[in-house]
Amino acid sequence: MTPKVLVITGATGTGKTTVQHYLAQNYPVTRIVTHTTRPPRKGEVNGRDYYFETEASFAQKHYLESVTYAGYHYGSSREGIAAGFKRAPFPAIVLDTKGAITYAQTLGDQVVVLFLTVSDTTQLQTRLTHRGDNGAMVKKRLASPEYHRDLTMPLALRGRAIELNNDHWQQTQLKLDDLMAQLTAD
Ligand SMILES: Nc1ncnc2c1ncn2[C@@H]1O[C@H](COP(=O)(O)OP(=O)(O)OP(=O)(O)O)[C@@H](O)[C@H]1O
Ligand SMILES: Nc1nc2c(ncn2[C@@H]2O[C@H](COP(=O)(O)O)[C@@H](O)[C@H]2O)c(=O)[nH]1
Repeated sequence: MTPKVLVITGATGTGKTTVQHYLAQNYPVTRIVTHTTRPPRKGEVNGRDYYFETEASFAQKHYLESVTYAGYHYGSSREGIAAGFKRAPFPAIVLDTKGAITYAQTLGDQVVVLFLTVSDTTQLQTRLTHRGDNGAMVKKRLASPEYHRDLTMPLALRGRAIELNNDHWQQTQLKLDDLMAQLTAD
């Protein structure tokens, strides 16, 4: 078994966090928690879902990469990845596509990138609303350039990322099971 960082990327609502949780519950996968200045959603817990930061505390950290997404800052650290590798052979991190490109370029073949899609993008708004997101936040997010950018696999990830359609959760689980069978056999 060759340890790898699992980078899960794609547009908002495609199911990145759902995939990360499924993998962590069923495989030797550990979740990497990243940092953000976004306010917590209902039910989100500091240190479990994110390290929730102020603008000032965010700026004090050292990041492998950091981005602005729909008006908030997000960042991940080398220390987080190193700590993840100590816990399990497959640390999994959820990133926007800009972060995913940085990981693929910086960590090379230590990284497996999953790019999630849905066939009908109107479903994304429905999913965010069902998740309980604040209506104004959903509107702002769907109007953001980052949302539109992340709907399509970036050129830099083509031929590099594994595209995974997540229209149907049962089918997605089977595809993830196949992927993990391959990764744990390597
Ligand atoms: N295949 C699916 N069918 C229907 N709903 C799904 C499916 N996969 C995930 N969901 C639901 O869609 C919502 C968004 O999923 P999730 O939070 O995993 O997305 P995400 O890509 O991490 O979003 P974001 O980038 O906004 O954080 C959740 O309520 C989740 O339960
Ligand atoms: N490049 C990075 N992207 C990150 C990081 N942590 C989360 N994300 C991505 O941001 C958007 C918005 O996340 P949300 O939780 O507010 O819905 C989403 O695409 C995440 O994948 C990070 O450290 N770096």
